[in-house]
Amino acid sequence: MIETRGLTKEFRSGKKTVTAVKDLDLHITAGEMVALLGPNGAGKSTTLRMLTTLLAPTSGSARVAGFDVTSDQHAVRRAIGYIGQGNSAGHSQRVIDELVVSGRAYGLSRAEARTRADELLESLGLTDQATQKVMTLSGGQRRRLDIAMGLIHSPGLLFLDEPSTGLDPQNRANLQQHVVDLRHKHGATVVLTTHYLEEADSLAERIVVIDDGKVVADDSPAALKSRHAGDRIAMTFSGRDHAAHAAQRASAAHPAAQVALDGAAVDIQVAGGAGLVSGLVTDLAASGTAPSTIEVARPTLDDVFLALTGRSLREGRTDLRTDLTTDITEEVAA
Ligand SMILES: Nc1ncnc2c1ncn2[C@@H]1O[C@H](COP(=O)(O)OP(=O)(O)OP(=O)(O)O)[C@@H](O)[C@H]1O
Repeated sequence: MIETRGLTKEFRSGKKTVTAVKDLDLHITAGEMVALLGPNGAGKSTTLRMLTTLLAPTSGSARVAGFDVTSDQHAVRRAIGYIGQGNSAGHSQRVIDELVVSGRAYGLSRAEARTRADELLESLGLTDQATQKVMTLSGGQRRRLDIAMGLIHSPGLLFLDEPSTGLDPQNRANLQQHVVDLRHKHGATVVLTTHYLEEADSLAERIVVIDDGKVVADDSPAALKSRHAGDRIAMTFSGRDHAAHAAQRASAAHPAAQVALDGAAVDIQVAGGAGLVSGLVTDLAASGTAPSTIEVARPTLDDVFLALTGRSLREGRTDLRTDLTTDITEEVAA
C-alpha cells in the first residue's frame, strides 16, 4: 500500500540545509494501522506531506496505493484521504453542503455524495449538526467533520496528521473510537502522526518511531516495550539514607536493573519487575529500610524512546499527561 525507498527531504534556506527526512525505507501493507511517533521536529509531518503529494521529495521514491508520489500525484490524491489540521475551512457553509461539495470534487455524483455524506454523519454522530454552519461546531465536532471529509470518497488509505491535537480528553477518546470503528467498517489502511503516546499505544498495531529524520524502531507497541524497556518499580522512603541503602541493595540483587536514586525516591527499571517486588520488599524490610510507597508500572512508549535515543519524547512538551499504566500500587507501612 505504501512503499518508500531512500525517501529524503531537505529544506534549504541560504547556506543552511535541514534534512527533515533521511533515507526513509517504509513498507506498509493494506489494512495496517500505523502510527508515526517522534518528538517535535522528528520529520513526521514532512513524511506525511511527501506521501500525500503535498511536498516533493528531494531524493528517493515513494509509491502510495500503487502510484508514484512524484510522477502520478493526481492518482495518489484520488486514492487517499488526508485529514490535516482544520480541513473543514468553509466556515459559512452548512455541514452537509461542505461534505457533498467535497464528494463532488472527488468525482462522486450528487446523489452518491449525499448518500455517503449521510452515512458518515450518522457514523460520526453528526446527524444533528447536518444543517448547522461549520463555524457553529464545537472543536470535537469540527474534528469529526474533518474525518468525514477525509473519508467522503471511501479512500482505501487514510492519513491523519495529529488528529487529536487541540481536543479535550473526552473528544480525543471519541475520535479514537471513531477511527477504530471506521477502519473496521471500511477496511481502510490508516497512517497517523501523533505526539500522544497513549494514542499511538492504544490505536496503532504498528509504531514507527522517528527521530531526527530516521526510523529508530518499527514494531508493535507490545514488542517494542518488551524488547527495549523493562517494568518500572518506583519506591519512596522515609529519608535519603534509607533510599540510598535500598538503591544499593536493589543494584546488588539485580545487576541487570537500572537503578536511579533521587532524594528519598528510588526508581528501578528491570525486565519482569512486577514479579520481583515482593522479594525486594521482604529483603528491604529485613534490613530495616522498608519503603513507604511502591508503584509498579508497565513500560511506556516513552521508556522505549528513552532506551533507544537517551532522550524523552516528552522533552520540551507541557501538554502531555503521564501515561504510566500502574498495575500495582501498594502502600507499605514504613
Ligand atoms: N518548510 C520548511 N522549511 C524549513 N524547514 C522545515 C520546513 N518544514 C519542516 N522543516 C524542518 O524539518 C524538520 C522536521 O519537521 P517536521 O515538521 O516534519 O517534524 P515533525 O516530526 O512533524 O514535528 P512536529 O511534531 O513538531 O510537527 C524540522 O527541523 C523542521 O524545522
